[in-house]
Formats: sequence, structure tokens, C-alpha cells
Amino acid sequence: MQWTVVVPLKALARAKSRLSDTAADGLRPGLALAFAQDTVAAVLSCAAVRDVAVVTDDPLAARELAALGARVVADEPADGLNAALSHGAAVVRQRMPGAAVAALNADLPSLRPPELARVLDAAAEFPRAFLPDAAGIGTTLLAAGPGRELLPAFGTDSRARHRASGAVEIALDEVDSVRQDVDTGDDLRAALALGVGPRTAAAAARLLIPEQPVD
Ligand SMILES: Nc1nc2c(ncn2[C@@H]2O[C@H](COP(=O)(O)OP(=O)(O)OP(=O)(O)O)[C@@H](O)[C@H]2O)c(=O)[nH]1
Ligand SMILES: C=C(OP(=O)(O)O)C(=O)O
Repeated sequence: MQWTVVVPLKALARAKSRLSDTAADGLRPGLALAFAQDTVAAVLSCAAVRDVAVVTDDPLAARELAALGARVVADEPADGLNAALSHGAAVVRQRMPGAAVAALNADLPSLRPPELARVLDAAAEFPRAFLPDAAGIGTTLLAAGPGRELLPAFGTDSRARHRASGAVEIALDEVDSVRQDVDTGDDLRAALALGVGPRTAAAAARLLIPEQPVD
């Protein structure tokens, strides 16, 4: 199955507020953009992906992500993450009614295309499926097969809420790069330890984060 991946992205000036102790106000928008660029570049290289729609109102991010090959959908509802995702999925299905649609966060700078392909191949076995984040509380990916509504319930405790909504939890080993979202400084260190894309590596170097000791 080939997927259309919907990536939501908050306006860069407001994005990644929980990284404020790690990245100063002047550096955070660039870091959030770098995460999104590395995420979208990896998604576009994934064998299980047909195309990518980014839902954002940020003009700079829209330009940069379109340059990578993503389609940009305006965040017309302007009513938070889940409204943005439902809107993005609806726009995709207007063009391609039978599309398999997966929502994926824009803060996955370690994302590796083969790991994403394994997750999407696993999701294809179910009407709706999701992947919990590295912390085990949230969600990084929610998938809906052809003819199924996405019904996104991202946000606090989204793992439990997606499970309660009837979506099947994907249980796969060795897909850490798809689970490792970056909300905090510790998450960023974990992502750097996994390995990040080139834009995040450059942006993180500007933060002067010390190298992780190898044990
Ligand atoms: N289009 C759109 N995307 C959103 C919105 N809110 C969050 N997102 C995106 O949803 C994904 C998950 O959000 P979070 O991990 O909470 O990211 P964030 O909101 O930048 O982080 P914090 O400011 O620390 O809460 C990220 O890709 C965000 O950019 C929104 O209102 N509209
Ligand atoms: C929106 C979510 O992500 P975060 O915990 O990164 O805000 C989520 O896990 O549903």
C-alpha cells in the first residue's frame, strides 16, 4: 500500500515552546524548521509513501517544505493540531478519495525511511493504527486505510486515547527513529544519539550541545 502522509506544523515562532530551556527564542524557530525539513525529507524518501501534505500557516516553512517536494495545505481551521490534521486528511481525500492517509508529527529529526516503511506496512494490516512515541505516552503516527476516517486524538495521553478510539497499537521493535519525537532537551539529546538529519545537525551545533559520552 502507498500512503499519503499528512504532517502538521505549527507556526515556527510558536513551535517547540518546551525547548525554551535548551534553545533561546532566537534559535527555536530555526530548530523547529530543521526538524520539519529532516522529517519531511525522510518521509519523501520512504518507499511506502506516495506523497506528503504539510498543514501549516507558516510562510517560511511552507516555502522550504514545498521546495523539498511536499504539498502545502493552509491550516484553515486554525483550531489546533487535531483540527489541522482532519482538515489535511479531508483535502487529500477530496483529490484522492481512496487514499490511505497517515498523520506524522513534524518533530522526528532522526526519522529513517526504512523504519517508516516498516511502520506503514504494519499499519496497512488494520483499518486504523498508531505508533506510540518514545516516552510511551503520546503518539507519533496515526494511520487510516482507504475509506477510513483518521479521527485524530493527538495531545496529552494520546496513546490511551488512540487506543480507546479503536485504533490498533503497532508493536514493532527497532523503529526507534519513528518514535523519537523531540519535545524537550532530553528528547533532543536522545535524537542526536540516534543520529539526526543534516539540517538538525547544523541547527543543533549552533546550540553548542556537548557530544554525548559513548559508553
Ligand atoms: N498545523 C498545525 N500543527 C500543529 C498545531 N499544534 C501543533 N502542531 C504540530 O503538531 C505536532 C506535535 O505537536 P507538539 O509536539 O506539541 O509540538 P509543538 O506544539 O511545536 O511543541 P510545544 O510548543 O512544546 O507544545 C508538531 O508537528 C507541531 O508542529 C497547530 O495548531 N496547527
Ligand atoms: C501531540 C503529541 O505530541 P507531544 O507529546 O509531542 O505534544 C502527542 O503525542 O499526541
